Amino acid sequence: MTSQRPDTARGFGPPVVELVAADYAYEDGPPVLSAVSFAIHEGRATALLGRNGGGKTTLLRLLSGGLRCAPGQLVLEGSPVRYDRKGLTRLRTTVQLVVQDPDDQLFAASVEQDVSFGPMNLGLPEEEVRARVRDALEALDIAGLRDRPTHLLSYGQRKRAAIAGAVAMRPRVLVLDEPTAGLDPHGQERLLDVLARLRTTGTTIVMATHDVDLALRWADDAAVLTDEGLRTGSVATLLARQELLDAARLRKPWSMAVTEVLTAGGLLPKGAAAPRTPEELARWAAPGHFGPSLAGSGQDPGSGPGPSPNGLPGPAGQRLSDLS
Ligand SMILES: Nc1ncnc2c1ncn2[C@@H]1O[C@H](COP(=O)(O)OP(=O)(O)OP(=O)(O)O)[C@@H](O)[C@H]1O
Repeated sequence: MTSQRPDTARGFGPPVVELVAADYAYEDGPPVLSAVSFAIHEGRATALLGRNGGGKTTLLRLLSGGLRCAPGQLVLEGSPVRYDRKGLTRLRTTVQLVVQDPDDQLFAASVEQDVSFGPMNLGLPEEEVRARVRDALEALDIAGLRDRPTHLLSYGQRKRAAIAGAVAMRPRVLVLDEPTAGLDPHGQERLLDVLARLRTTGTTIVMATHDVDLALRWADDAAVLTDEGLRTGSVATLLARQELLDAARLRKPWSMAVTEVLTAGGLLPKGAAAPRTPEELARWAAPGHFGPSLAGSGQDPGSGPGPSPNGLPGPAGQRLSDLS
């Protein structure tokens, strides 16, 4: 697997953290990643996508220092990471990984003890630790669970407690391995709200996910792992590339698929961008956004083919509701 140099031509500043030409193989195993480069830029939300067993978790562990690439380099704020105590502490105060299974992360008796572990380990004053724990629990909406034994939490609550532990480290980059997996729809929405709030405070977020709809909705950038390497770019651009989706065993986001059908049917102008969020969909379908066609032209749908009354190609008078 090889990778292009990350796209630095998109006007971003230097990456906060960057893997450069990284190889990784587990002991006695085949190569999982070969010459993969992955740059994380300040303030961006990046979705990491790829097939099961494709190497996403491995890549996130390399990025956060839990694994060490060989050959290759992990570069933090312009300097190669040193894998000694001082170097790893510096890395972990900047980049925090939350693993997929919260039971692999939580180990203390209570939520408060678990969330305070990282800041205490940094040797911070008690008052600072307390403030960080309070802020992290509030950010994750679990202040009410502060004294709860971690083994009595629900799966969704354990996920939140695990993320709170990472947030309490106040990292610039939060790396989440499939954070929405196993959450019910309400839990997923709550988590996305939490991530949106974290982004407003300047946190850069990388999320591995199999959910292409979530990726299109949430991310600015995508990084797609295939056997050919890692492709990076804007999420809307990469998820529109069918050959890349096929190589990564992904499907097209539903809104892109619907947009393609509507465009092919002449109901949308060529090149219309797919809506990425429910709010965008509502604006997109409102009268006048693309001309009147999506909301209906007011013309009798049975009036047959003819010049489109709204200036768009396609059968006159056809409505979005006609497609169902
Ligand atoms: N600790 C390990 N020891 C040996 N091989 C491992 C280990 N962890 C992962 N692998 C192997 O490395 C490859 C990549 O695994 P990885 O977990 O990084 O993929 P992934 O993209 O995160 O998969 P998924 O989407 O299923 O979570 C797989 O073939 C896996 O079996």
